[in-house]
Amino acid sequence: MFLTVTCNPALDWMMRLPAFAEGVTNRSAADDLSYGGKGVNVATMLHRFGQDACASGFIAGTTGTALVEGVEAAGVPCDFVRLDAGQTRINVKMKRPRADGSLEETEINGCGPAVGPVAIATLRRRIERLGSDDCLVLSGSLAPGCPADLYADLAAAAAEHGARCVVDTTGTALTEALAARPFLVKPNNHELAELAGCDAADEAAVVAAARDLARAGARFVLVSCGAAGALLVDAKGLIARGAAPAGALVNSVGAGDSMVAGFLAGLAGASLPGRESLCPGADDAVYALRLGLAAGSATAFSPSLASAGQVSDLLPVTFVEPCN
Ligand SMILES: O=P(O)(O)OC[C@@]1(O)O[C@H](CO)[C@@H](O)[C@@H]1O
Repeated sequence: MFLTVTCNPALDWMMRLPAFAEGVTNRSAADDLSYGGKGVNVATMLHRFGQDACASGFIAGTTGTALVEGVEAAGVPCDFVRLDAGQTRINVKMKRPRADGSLEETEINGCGPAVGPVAIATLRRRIERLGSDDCLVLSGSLAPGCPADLYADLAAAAAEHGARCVVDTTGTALTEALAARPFLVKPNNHELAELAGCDAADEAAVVAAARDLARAGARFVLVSCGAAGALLVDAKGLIARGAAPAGALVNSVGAGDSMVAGFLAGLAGASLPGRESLCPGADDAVYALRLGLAAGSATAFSPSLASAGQVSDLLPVTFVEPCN
């Protein structure tokens, strides 16, 4: 079973604006609600790939209730810890066409409710129930009140019980979690460049920075590079390079989370149509990268998280080049 933890989940309120100006009332042309936060998105996509996934983390107030109802209505079981005060945040995602026809995306993410030690201890006890068949996915920013080493601590608790752990976060929350030897971390090329002080467009430097994360404890480092695709790196270096299929960006929210879910589902053996003919005898990690790339791109080309069918449709035009 995959247990995803989102410390600060969100109702994602998507607005399409014909135009936007500061300091005046702007009106949207269309709105849509999604149930988000990175781990929630990962659990939703894993469920679409037929995997056993449960969404956990912290919720609060009526927005928290709405989030759980929405996620469960989509068929994803939830096991959130309810906070005594506050409201689960609402993140506003604004999309507006630029003069050249491309899409401008602006996000305003709320700060979210404060999480105290009692709630953290409750979550930790749930993680201590995981076993060697399970995988813990820790995704997204930490909520107010969470210690910077929370992911490191939860990852260590999972490891003590034999569960695999995936960490998708940034900064010190990511580097501290490496001590628990996570199975996978998924920085993007810009986050890696910031950590290493290099240029995000310099593939060799990004691979070296990713290899350093692997040498510091991560089994695999999956580097998402936006429209340029993704790189899969381990302690020896570049394993495979994948090119994202061509398509028009409709929504980048959840694209990275879809990539994580596709990669994990690929390794777990999710067989979308065409696996055998596309990757005869392919190494599992290479197929997983391909499924991850197709999933990330399918979400980027759809108004919200992609369906398994949309991911399947992109697999034949998603190319991965093994590098060792
Ligand atoms: O504020 P965080 O935790 O960094 O990111 C939260 C968020 O932007 O990430 C998801 C997309 O990856 C959205 O569903 C959500 O609103």
